[in-house]
Amino acid sequence: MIEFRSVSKKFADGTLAVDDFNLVIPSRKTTVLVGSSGSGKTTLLRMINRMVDPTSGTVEIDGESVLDRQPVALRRSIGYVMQNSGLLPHFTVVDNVATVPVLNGVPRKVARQQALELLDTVGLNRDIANRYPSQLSGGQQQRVGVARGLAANPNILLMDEPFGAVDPIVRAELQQETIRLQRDLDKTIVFVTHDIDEAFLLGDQVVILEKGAKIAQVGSPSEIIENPASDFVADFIGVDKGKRSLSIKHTPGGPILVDSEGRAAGVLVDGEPSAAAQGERSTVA
Ligand SMILES: Nc1ncnc2c1ncn2[C@@H]1O[C@H](COP(=O)(O)OP(=O)(O)OP(=O)(O)O)[C@@H](O)[C@H]1O
Repeated sequence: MIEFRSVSKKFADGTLAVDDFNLVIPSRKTTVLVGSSGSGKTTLLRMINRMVDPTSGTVEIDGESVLDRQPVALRRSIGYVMQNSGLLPHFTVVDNVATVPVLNGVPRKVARQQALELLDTVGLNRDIANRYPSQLSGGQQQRVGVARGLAANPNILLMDEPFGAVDPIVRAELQQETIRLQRDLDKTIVFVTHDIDEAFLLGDQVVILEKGAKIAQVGSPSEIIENPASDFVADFIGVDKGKRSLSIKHTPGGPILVDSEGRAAGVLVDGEPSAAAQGERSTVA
């Protein structure tokens, strides 16, 4: 469990990025911090691994303040995946993934073998192991970034807009991969995005932030969609624009769900499916 207790961060130029922030992040779940640019998401994430220290308040991991931990050792024990992958350009893929374990004292040969296994874990072919990052697609680079984040087998994985720079199709693949990884590896994931759809897709717990990291609402996706806490939240998640309203359209093939634009969103499972639809039930996409 990660806990923020009355955490504030004022930068040297006077910017109050985080103002008295309190949050419990449960273990082995995905918590998504979502908010517009400048709301303080990255600052919050970086306070977990001491890339940024708070001006006041504490961040605790399993009851121990991170301020009592040595920053470099702490950073190496927590996975970190950032936008544009953050790979070292002059290192091959396998060496990029093996870097942190080697720094932690794992023999290079062992670390490289584990790195190859991690390429399998994130759905990459081992053929790319000896390529340099510039020889990979954006999606492959991000997968290598995830493999690198997992390399020290951390309990906690911090992901800062990791899929912000890839095209929508690759992004959707990487999102599904993240859901699979979380299911298989059981990590505590803290994920930053400005995309509410990504937040609802990935988050067990979603934290909607306003400027100064003020919490507008925290809850599961369904709690937030069913009961937005304020006009700000309703606007942010698109309720007021009808973006999330689905309705039933009766067709000769049976009832289907359509979105506010009239696009098919899926088949209603517990509705009143016709004989034609009964053979081919599916959930809403
Ligand atoms: N090192 C710094 N010095 C001064 N101000 C900073 C520093 N880092 C961040 N800030 C400011 O703190 C506020 C929060 O920044 P932060 O990067 O945490 O927001 P964010 O929600 O992650 O934004 P984005 O989505 O654009 O990355 C912003 O106003 C930003 O300009």
